[in-house]
Amino acid sequence: MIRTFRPRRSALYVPASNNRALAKAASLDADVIIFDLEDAVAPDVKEDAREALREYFVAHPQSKAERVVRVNGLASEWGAEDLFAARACRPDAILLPKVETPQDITGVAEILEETDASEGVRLWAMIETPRGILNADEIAELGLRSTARLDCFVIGTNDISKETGTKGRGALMPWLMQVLLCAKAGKLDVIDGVYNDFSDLDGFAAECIEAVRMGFDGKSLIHPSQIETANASFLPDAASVAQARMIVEAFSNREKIGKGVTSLNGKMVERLHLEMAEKLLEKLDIIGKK
Ligand SMILES: CC(C)(COP(=O)(O)OP(=O)(O)OC[C@H]1O[C@@H](n2cnc3c(N)ncnc32)[C@H](O)[C@@H]1OP(=O)(O)O)[C@@H](O)C(=O)NCCC(=O)NCCSC(=O)C[C@H](O)C(=O)O
Ligand SMILES: [Mg+2]
Repeated sequence: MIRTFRPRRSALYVPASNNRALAKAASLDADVIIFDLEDAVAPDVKEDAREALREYFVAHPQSKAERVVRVNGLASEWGAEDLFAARACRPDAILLPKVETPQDITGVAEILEETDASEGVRLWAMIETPRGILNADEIAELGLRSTARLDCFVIGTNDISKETGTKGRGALMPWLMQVLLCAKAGKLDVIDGVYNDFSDLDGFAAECIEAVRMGFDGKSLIHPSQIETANASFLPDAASVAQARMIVEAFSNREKIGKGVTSLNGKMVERLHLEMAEKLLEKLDIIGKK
């Protein structure tokens, strides 16, 4: 599947049952808005939330942010109606919770194939259960098949902690890195979990920096106050941009064109560094045009 880079630095959950939050969503600077029909919506207001979502998409046919609808699992009592409501909204993607097998994705992809209305709608998968983590490699392989529509993994750290009894992010690290590696092998983006204490912006900023170093493409958010920090953290920093420009410059030097390796300020740089530098500058350019 041919993928063009889309910034996914900040992915904000907006409960579809919360009218005030919905009203705010269109004005926020998040790269991704995840309209939630699942855990943030109480059972007795599921239908109201679907209706509010339909109305929202009619009122806002265009969006600067990528728009994703999180549905309840297909096996749940709300799953099928959520999926049809989400499909009718024609979002950029539908986010499936608690994905545990490749069939959880292919089954929904087949339903989307039933109508032209879902052309271009991608699938995102939440990896947030022990079985989902164990099967992440098989699931991520679908990223290499365009018919599966799979485009991105989102980590659900709250559910992982709930299912495993694990306390604190430190203990989750091996699983987070495992899922991240699987995602990359399937050429998928992968978005880190939420930081629940939205009043602690310093702690949130530290977790964003950590997520960048781990290789995540962005962070899941629960509150608008977290957007700016996530966007800044996942933006390539000034030193990396300067270094990338120097690498591109070094390889564009006439004598070095065609060379596999050269030196820059006493350090070896190879063509793979050139590729990384070009990718970083391309990302920066796309984010700048947002
Ligand atoms: C956590 C909250 C319930 C806090 O809400 P509230 O008390 O209303 O916060 P504030 O008063 O500070 O809000 C200020 C204004 O910002 C708007 N707001 C707040 N949150 C959002 C939001 N997420 N999107 C858009 N707008 C938002 C308020 O409406 C106020 O606006 P105004 O009225 O104009 O002043 C709340 O933040 C919230 O509900 N957050 C999302 C929670 C959620 O979606 N949870 C489920 C997803 S997380 C998850 O499931 C992860 C995963 O599955 C896992 O397992 O880990
Ligand atoms: Mg969850």
